[in-house]
Amino acid sequence: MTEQLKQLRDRIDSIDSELLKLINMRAELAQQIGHQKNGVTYRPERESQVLARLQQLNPGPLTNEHITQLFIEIISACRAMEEPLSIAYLGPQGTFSEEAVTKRFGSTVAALACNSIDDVFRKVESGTASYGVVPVENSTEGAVGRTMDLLLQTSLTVCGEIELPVHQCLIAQQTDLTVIQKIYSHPQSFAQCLGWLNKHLPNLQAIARIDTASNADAARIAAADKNAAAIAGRKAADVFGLKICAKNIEDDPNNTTRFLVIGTQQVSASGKDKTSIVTSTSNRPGAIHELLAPFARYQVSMNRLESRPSRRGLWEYVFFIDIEGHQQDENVAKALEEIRNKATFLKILGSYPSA
Ligand SMILES: O=C(O)C(=O)C[C@]1(C(=O)O)C=C[C@@H](O)C=C1
Repeated sequence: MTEQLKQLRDRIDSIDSELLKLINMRAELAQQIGHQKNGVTYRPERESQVLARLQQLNPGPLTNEHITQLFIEIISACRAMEEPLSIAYLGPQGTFSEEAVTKRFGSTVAALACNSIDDVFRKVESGTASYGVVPVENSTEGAVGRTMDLLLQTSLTVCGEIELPVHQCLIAQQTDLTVIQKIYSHPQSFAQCLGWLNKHLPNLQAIARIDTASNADAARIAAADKNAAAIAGRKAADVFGLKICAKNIEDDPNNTTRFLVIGTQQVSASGKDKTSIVTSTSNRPGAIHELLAPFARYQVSMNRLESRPSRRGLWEYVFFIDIEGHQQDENVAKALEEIRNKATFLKILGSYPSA
């Protein structure tokens, strides 16, 4: 070892000793905060403020993404000193939903893989899990109907959102594409990669495309068949010991899935929030225009408007709407009050920090 290398490593060692002390001091403070709280440990609004502040302060050379990832893990460990959280998600292990859990909560949580979106809701409703993470929309494929239907029925609230860039890979036991006779994947993932499959796979006509309940299931099946491949994320390849034949095969490089965090708490304002509601109105000309007019009047921006059959009558719909701002912000509160007076139905799903 050169003298220069030794000196640099000595400096890293002394910085690490400082960091170790400081991180443990931080954990002790979080524990003290934990003792002062009655009830809810997880405070999404505070975590979002902590991360936003660090991003503003960050002098580099580490990117804001690096800093965010590091601090999510630090917060995750500090939070666990206050109370261990369990997070239900759409399993099995290796799905994008699991990645979304880690992206928001870090690694120091118990992640509970569920068989279905219904099961995620049930686990949180019954108190078996502290929170749930469910997919709600994909930038290519649109809304996840089952999540929206369950949001309409549940007593749970929306406590957060997670945006996860979805990068699909073709994975198999080996990287020789000519031996592949079958490809397994979730229908949404097939749809996201159609262009790539058509362009890059030799013998495409002879290859069977088989739908599975999840990408991770597809990877599990491909791990047991040398003539099979799966479309799934990098994580599924790791979990099932498969090789990556091609990466980033999604047709839209900005392909992103949005997930919601569901729980039982009303989240306080962070200063940069969103509110999700479900509403409906009578079926007559101009009714929707009138219903939504208060948003324009009180300068409330609408980020999303999605209709779903109400399941209460033929051709009757409910509208899922995301707006900017917290339900306690004055303009949002006034707009929602007026809408409540006009709507045949209004449910406020929750306010939460914007992703
Ligand atoms: O500020 C708090 O309420 C804390 O408990 C501390 C802390 C953190 O580590 O920064 C941990 C958990 C909460 O979700 C928010 C923040």
